[in-house]
Amino acid sequence: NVAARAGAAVTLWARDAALVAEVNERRSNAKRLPGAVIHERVAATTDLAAAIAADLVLVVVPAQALRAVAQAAAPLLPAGTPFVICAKGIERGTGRFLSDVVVEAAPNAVPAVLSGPSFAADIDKALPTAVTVAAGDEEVAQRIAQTLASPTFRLYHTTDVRGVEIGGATKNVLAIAAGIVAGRKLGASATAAITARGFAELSRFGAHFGAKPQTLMGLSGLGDLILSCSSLQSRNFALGHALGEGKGLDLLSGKGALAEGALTAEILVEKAKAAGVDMPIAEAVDAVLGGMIDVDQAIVQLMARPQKAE
Ligand SMILES: NC(=O)C1=CN([C@@H]2O[C@H](COP(=O)(O)OP(=O)(O)OC[C@H]3O[C@@H](n4cnc5c(N)ncnc54)[C@H](O)[C@@H]3O)[C@@H](O)[C@H]2O)C=CC1
Ligand SMILES: O=C(CO)COP(=O)(O)O
Repeated sequence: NVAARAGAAVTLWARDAALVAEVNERRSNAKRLPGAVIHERVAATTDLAAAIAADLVLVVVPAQALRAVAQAAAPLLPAGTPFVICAKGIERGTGRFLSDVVVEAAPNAVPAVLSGPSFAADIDKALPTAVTVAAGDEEVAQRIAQTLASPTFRLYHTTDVRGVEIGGATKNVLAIAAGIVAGRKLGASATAAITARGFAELSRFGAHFGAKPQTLMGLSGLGDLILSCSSLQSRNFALGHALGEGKGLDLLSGKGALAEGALTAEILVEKAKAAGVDMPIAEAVDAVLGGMIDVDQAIVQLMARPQKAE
């Protein structure tokens, strides 16, 4: 809908023929975005080749599905087509950042990343926001920004692909921590404290992997972190909130809404440890999700850490 509002003719690929029919005939996707009206310039298809034959490809699948989709797209993709990653996560098993997954799985693609504070439901209602698009070549990033821009969707561009993808992947894990704090009713001061210390972790991790500070402090880092650490609209925050209220780990059964942070926490912590980057909040989230400690133990552990300089 964002691209169509900006004037593009959009081909939407889906695997499910019934969903394709729903989009084309009823202009809806009731399961994923109830109430949304699919723009008339969007045509759905089950034919991946038809969707890939485009000037720009937006890849909006969960992070853990990116490799499979990029591999399927690769033989169909004209060389040099921008392949815009909209997922937020780190690949489990390999520990690869998502742009590196695309480089490996679709070497003919030009990887780009679109990220920033943007709840799908808000964007669908044409509520205004601003996000960041990154590509290694500034001209490519600028072109993507121009293609997607509309009066309610403002894009900033950058060449800092790593910075943008790290912000999105990391904020999801930290949003679970903020959700736990809110669900446990620890107060607004604690929410602000965990968000700020979470940002310190995101910044340390990003800096180690070459992200630019201004990217981490921008829309795709701090901007998205603030959004996801402050709203029950965030599925990651909502998961943490439920855990904070005392609900059990069966929430992680995979049947609920996608919470990318739950899938990224372990590999994020593994990468941070291997790199010598201190990320106590992310570690606490991973330990709670893994059932190693409970929410109250996590809070006690975080508060009892040795005092240090800010
Ligand atoms: N929903 C939101 O507000 C935002 C979501 N994102 C990111 O976008 C990514 C996707 O999230 P949502 O669209 O919200 O999730 P969703 O769960 O609503 O939809 C994911 C879609 O991907 C499809 N899918 C799953 N595995 C697939 C595969 N192997 N091949 C093809 N299709 C597959 C599913 O059938 C589903 O239609 C996530 O990484 C999320 O962090 C980013 C910004 C905002
Ligand atoms: O990334 C998002 C908003 O920018 C969506 O957040 P959740 O995946 O936590 O719902």
